[in-house]
Amino acid sequence: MASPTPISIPHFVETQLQLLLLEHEAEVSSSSLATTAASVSPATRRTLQATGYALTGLVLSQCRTGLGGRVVGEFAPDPAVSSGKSDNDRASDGQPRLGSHGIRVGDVVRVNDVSAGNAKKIGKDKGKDGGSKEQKDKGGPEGVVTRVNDKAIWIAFGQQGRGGGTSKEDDEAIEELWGKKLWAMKLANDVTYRRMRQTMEKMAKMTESDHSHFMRVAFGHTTPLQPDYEDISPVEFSDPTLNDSQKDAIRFALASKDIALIHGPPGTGKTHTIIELIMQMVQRKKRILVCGPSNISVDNIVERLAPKKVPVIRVGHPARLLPSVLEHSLEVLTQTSDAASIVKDVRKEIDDKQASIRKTRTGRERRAIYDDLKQLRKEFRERESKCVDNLVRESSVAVATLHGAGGHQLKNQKFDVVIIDEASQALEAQCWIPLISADKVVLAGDHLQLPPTVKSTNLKSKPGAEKKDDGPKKEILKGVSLERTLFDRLLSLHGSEIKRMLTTQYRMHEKIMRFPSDELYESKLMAGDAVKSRLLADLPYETQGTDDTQEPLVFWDTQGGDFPEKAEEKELGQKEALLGESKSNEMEAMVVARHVDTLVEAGIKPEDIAVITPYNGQLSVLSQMLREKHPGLELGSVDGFQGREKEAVVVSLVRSNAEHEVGFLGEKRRLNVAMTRPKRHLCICGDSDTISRGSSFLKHWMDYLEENADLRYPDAGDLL
Ligand SMILES: Nc1ncnc2c1ncn2[C@@H]1O[C@H](COP(=O)(O)OP(=O)(O)OP(=O)(O)O)[C@@H](O)[C@H]1O
Repeated sequence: MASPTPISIPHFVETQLQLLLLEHEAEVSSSSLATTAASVSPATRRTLQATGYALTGLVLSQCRTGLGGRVVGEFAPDPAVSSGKSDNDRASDGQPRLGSHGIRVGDVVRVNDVSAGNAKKIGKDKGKDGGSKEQKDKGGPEGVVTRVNDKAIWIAFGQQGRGGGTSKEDDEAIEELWGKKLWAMKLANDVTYRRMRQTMEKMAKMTESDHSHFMRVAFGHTTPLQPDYEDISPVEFSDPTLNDSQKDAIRFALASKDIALIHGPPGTGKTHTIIELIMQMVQRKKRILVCGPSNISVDNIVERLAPKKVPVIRVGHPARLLPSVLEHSLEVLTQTSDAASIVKDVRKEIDDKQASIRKTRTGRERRAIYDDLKQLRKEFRERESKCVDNLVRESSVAVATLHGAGGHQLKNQKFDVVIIDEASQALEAQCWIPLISADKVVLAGDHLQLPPTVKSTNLKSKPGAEKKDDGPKKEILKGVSLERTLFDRLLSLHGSEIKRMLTTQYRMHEKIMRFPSDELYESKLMAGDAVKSRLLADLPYETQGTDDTQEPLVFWDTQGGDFPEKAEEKELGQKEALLGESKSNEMEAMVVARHVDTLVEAGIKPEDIAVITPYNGQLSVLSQMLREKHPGLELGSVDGFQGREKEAVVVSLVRSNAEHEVGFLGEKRRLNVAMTRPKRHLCICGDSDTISRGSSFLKHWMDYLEENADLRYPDAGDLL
C-alpha cells in the first residue's frame, strides 16, 4: 500500500472546531424564532409546523418519571382544536390525531404557551411562584422528544447533555403548562454540537503517544495493517441467503486489524450484512459498539438483532416501541431487570412527590417539594448509574447514536470493535465521539449518496462569516467542508483496498438500476433475481395492466418552454425565509399529478407511491394539488427520502429555464438518491433541454432516458 500524505491532527481539530462553530451558529439562527417564542403569531406557528420546525395545538395530558429521573410529559392534541375535525384527522380508534409535522425522536424542543405575550404576564402575576422571569421570557421548558405517534408526543424535560436531568426551574415551568394551549418548537440541538466539540478538544490535548494506532491510520501517519484471514477462518455464516459480495465484506471486516469500509449502494443489504457481521463477532467473543447518526438507523439494527438472541442493549432514548426493541432498551431494563430494584423505590417516591405538587396551596409548600425532588433525583441518578453500568457491562453489543455514545452510560466501557452504520451520513467530528478510544473500526455507508445536511456549507456562502474571520483562520478553512465525511476521507487517503462493495441490489427493476450502476458504481451492480423484472402489474393485489403498470421507467419530457419554473414569491414572507431560495414549477406539478391519478386509477394504492422533488417550493405546490386527493400518498423532498423506498416513485425535477441553470440538480449524489428509491416504477418529470446542459452526468442521464424510458411529451394545453 502506498504511503498516504499525513494530515496534522491539531490542524484537523482546529479546522473542525471552527467549521462546527459556524455550523452551530447557522443552526441557531435558523431556529432563532424559538427565542422569541412568546410573540410568535398563529400563522407563523402553522408555517413553522409546515416546514418541520414546530408542532401546534397541544395540551399536556400526563407526566411521569423517565430515565435519568427526568420528567416525561405526554402531549396530546388540544380537544378544542380537534373537535370538528374530519375522520382523516382521527386515528383508527376515533382519537384526535396530531397534524402532520416534522418533529422527530431525539429533537430538542421547547414547549410554549400559545397565548401571546403570556410569558411576561405570568412572570409578573405570579411573582416568585411563577418561575424566574428570565425562564419565562425565553418561553417554556426545554426537553428532548422521546417518542412520537399520531396521537401524542412525549418530551423528557431538562437541558440535555449537562447530566443534571430535570431541574427545579424545569419543575416550575412544567407545572405552568397544565391546562394551557401549547405548542412545541424545535431548537438547535446543542448536545450533538457540544459532544463533537468536547471530542475535538480532547483530541487537541492528546500528545503523539496518546494517539491510537487507528487514529494514526485515520490521519495517514501510518498505513492500515494487512487483514489476517487465517485468524478468522473458517467463517460459518448463520444466514444462508447472504450473497458472495456480502460474505466477502464480512470476511474482510472480521480479518481487518484496524479499518474496514463496507460500501453499500442502494438496496444492497448493508444492514443485512452488518447484522451477520455482528453475529460473527459475538461468536468470537468480541465486545461491539454499534452506532449510527440517527435514532432510526440504530433502532433498525436493534430490531433486526433482537430475534437472533444476541445480548444487545440500546443506549439512549428508545425510539421505537416494538416489543422486541423495548426488551433491550436501557430505559426499560433499568426498570424491569433484577438489577433495577434499587432504582424502583426512588422512582416511585419521585412520582408521588411530583403528583403532590398540584395539591399544594402556598409557594412555600411547593418550594419545599421542589427541594425534596432535587435530592431524590440525585439519589436516583446515583443508583441508576450503578445499575446502568452493570447492564452495559453484561451485554456483548451496545447500540447507540453517535452522540449517544458520548453519554455517561458508556463512559467507562471499552469495546473491541466500533461499527458505524450510515457512516457517510455522519459528520466526521460526530464519528470521532465513539472512535477516539477505538482500536478497530468498521464503517458502512455509500459516499455516492447524500452527505449529512450542513447548513453553513462553507465560508463562501456565508459572507458575514468571511468578514468576521481573520486571515489565518480563513487559510485554515479554505477548501474544507463539513460535508467531507470520514468515510470519504479514508477512501481517498488509503484507496479502495480498505473497502469491500456490496454488488447485488434487492430493490430496483433492472432498468431503473442500470443508469446509476453504469454511471456511479462502475457497472458493478446486479439486480437480484426476485426484483430484476418486477412490475407494478405484478403487485400482490389487483391492478390493471396499463402502459404505466407494465413499464418500469417513464420520462415525461417537458422540453419546449411550456413548462417554465418560477422562483418562490417574496410575499411568502416568513415562510420564504424558512424555505430558502426555492423554485417551483406549477405546470410540471400538473404532469406529476396526472401521472399519480393514472397510477391510482390503474389500481395502485396511494401508499405504494411517493412523489419526491429536490425543491421545497415545488413540494408545497405538489402538496396542495395532491395531499387531500390521495391521503396515503407520500410527498417529500429528495434529501428527506434518502434511505427509503416505494413501489412507485415520481420525481419532479422542476428546473426549466432559457439559461439552462440546474442548481441543486448539479449534485450527482442527490440525483442518485432520487432515482434509486423505487422498486418497480420510476417516473421522471422534467425538461430534458434544460437538464441535459447542466453537466455531463445529467447529459448521460437524459440520453439514457431517451433511449430506455417510455418517453412521453405532455401537452400544456391539455392540462389547463
Ligand atoms: N442476500 C440477500 N438475499 C435476499 N435479499 C436480501 C439479501 N440481502 C439483503 N436483502 C434484502 O434487501 C433489502 C435491503 O436490505 P437492507 O435493508 O439490509 O439494505 P440497506 O443496504 O441497509 O438499505 P439502504 O439501501 O436503504 O441503505 C431487504 O429487503 C433485505 O431483506
